[in-house]
Amino acid sequence: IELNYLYFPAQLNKDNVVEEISTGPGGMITFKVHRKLLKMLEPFGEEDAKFGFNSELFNTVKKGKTLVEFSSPNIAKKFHAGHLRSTIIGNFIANLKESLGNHVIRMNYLGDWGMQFGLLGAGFEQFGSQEKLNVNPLQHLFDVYVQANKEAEDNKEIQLAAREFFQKLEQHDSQAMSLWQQFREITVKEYQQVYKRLGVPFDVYSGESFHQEQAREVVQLLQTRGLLKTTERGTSVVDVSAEGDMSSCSTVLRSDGTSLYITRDIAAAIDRKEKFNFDEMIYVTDKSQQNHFLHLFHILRLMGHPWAESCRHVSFGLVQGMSTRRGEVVFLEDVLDEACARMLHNMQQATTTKEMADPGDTAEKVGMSALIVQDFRGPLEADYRFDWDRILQAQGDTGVFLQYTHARLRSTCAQKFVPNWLLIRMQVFINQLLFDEVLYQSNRDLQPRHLVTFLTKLR
Ligand SMILES: NC(=[NH2+])NCCC[C@H](N)C(=O)O
Repeated sequence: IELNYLYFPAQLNKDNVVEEISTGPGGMITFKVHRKLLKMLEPFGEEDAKFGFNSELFNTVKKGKTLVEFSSPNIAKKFHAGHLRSTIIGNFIANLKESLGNHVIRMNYLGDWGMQFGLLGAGFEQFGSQEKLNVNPLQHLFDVYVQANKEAEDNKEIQLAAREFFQKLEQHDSQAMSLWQQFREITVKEYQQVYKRLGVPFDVYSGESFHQEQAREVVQLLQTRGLLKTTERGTSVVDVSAEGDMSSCSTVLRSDGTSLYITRDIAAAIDRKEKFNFDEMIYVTDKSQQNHFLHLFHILRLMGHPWAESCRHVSFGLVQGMSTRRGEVVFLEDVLDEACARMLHNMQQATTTKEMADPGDTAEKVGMSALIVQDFRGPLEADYRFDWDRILQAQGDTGVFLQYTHARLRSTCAQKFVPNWLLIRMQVFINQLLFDEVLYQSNRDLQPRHLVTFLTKLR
C-alpha cells in the first residue's frame, strides 16, 4: 500500500495505520498494520459517512468553545466580495472546529449602528416607501441610502435631519427606534434566506448597535485606568504603540463624544467573553482590517484581559473584478443567481443534462460549490481576480469537478458488487485515514486549501 506520509511523519510513526515498525535481517523493514485496516474487507457501512471524525490524531487537538464571527455585512450598504469571502471562509472555520469536537458559536456581527443610520432614517422619511421596502427591502434600503448620501452633499437640511435622526436613535426615541428595528429585522430575514443557499447557518445575529451603551462604559474604564489621552482636536485616543511613545494611537471617542467602530468592538469582545466564555474567538475579515484587530487585541490586553491572547484575526486577500450581468456586485443574491444561471447555461451545452431530473436544482448546487471552492484554492492571504469561466470549469480544482467526482463515487459505493470492489474499498479507507491528517493540518493554519487539494485527488 502506498501511503502518503508527507504530512506529519513524526506523529505518523505509529498511529491509526501502522501499529508496529520493526527491522529484520537483510535490511527488511516490517510494518505491522493496525487490525482496524481489516475493516477494508467489510462492506460499506453507515460509519463511512462520518469520515475521519474520530481519529486518535484528534485527541492531541485542544478542544473547547470557539466563537467564530464572520460575514458581518452592513445594513443598507453593499455586500461586497470581502463579505462573501468572510462568509465562506468563516463557515469553513466553524465547520472545521466543530468536526474536531469543539463547541462552536457562529456569530454575524452586523454593521447596524453609526451615523449612516441617521442618513438612512432621515432619507427614508423623505423619499422612502413602505411598499418598496416590503417588496424588495435590500434594494430599497440601498437606494434610499445612496440617494440620501448624494443629496446630503449640498443639502444642509438633510444633513441636519440625519444628525437629528441619529441623535434620536442614541436617545432611544421610540419612533426612530421602531423604524431602525424594522430595517434591521427585514435585512436579517433577507440575509438568512441567501445564506441558506450557501449552506451557512448562524447562531447569533449580533451587531454594533448592541454595544453602544457598553462602549460608553469602556471609555470610562479606559479613563480610570489612565489609558486615555486627549488630543488637540478633542478626540480621545489610546496609545497602542509597542514602545508606549504614542507613535501609534487608536481613536476611541470623537470630539462630539460619540463612539467609533473600535470602541464598539472593544465592548463587544468583553461582552462576548462574559456571555459565552469562549476559549478562543476568531474574527474573519479582509486584510484591510488587520491593523484594526491588532489595535483591538492590544487595547484588550492593556485593559487587563488575558484572554485577548485567545483572540485571533483570520484575514484574507482582496478580490478584484467580481461583477454580474447587473454590473458591479451590490447584493449577495446577485452573485449566487449569476453562478446558478451560468452553470445552467453550461449544463445545457452538455448532452447528459437532458437526463437530469431537475437541472435547475443541480445548477444551483453545483454553482454554489463552484463559488466556494474557487475561494479555497489558494492561500487565504493572496489577492485574486474573479473569473466566472475559470470558476465554472468542469475540470481541475473547481467545485464543478468536485461535485462530479462526489456523484461518481457515491454511485460506485452504492453498487454492492463492482468488479474492482476491493480496490475501491481500500482506496476509500486509505483516504479516510488521510482525511484525518488534512483536518489536523487545516486546524493548524486554518487554510481551506489543504482540503481542496485532498478532495481533488480523491478518485
Ligand atoms: N468585529 C468586527 N469588527 N467584525 C467585522 C465587521 C465588518 C464590518 N461590518 C465591515 O463590513 O467592514
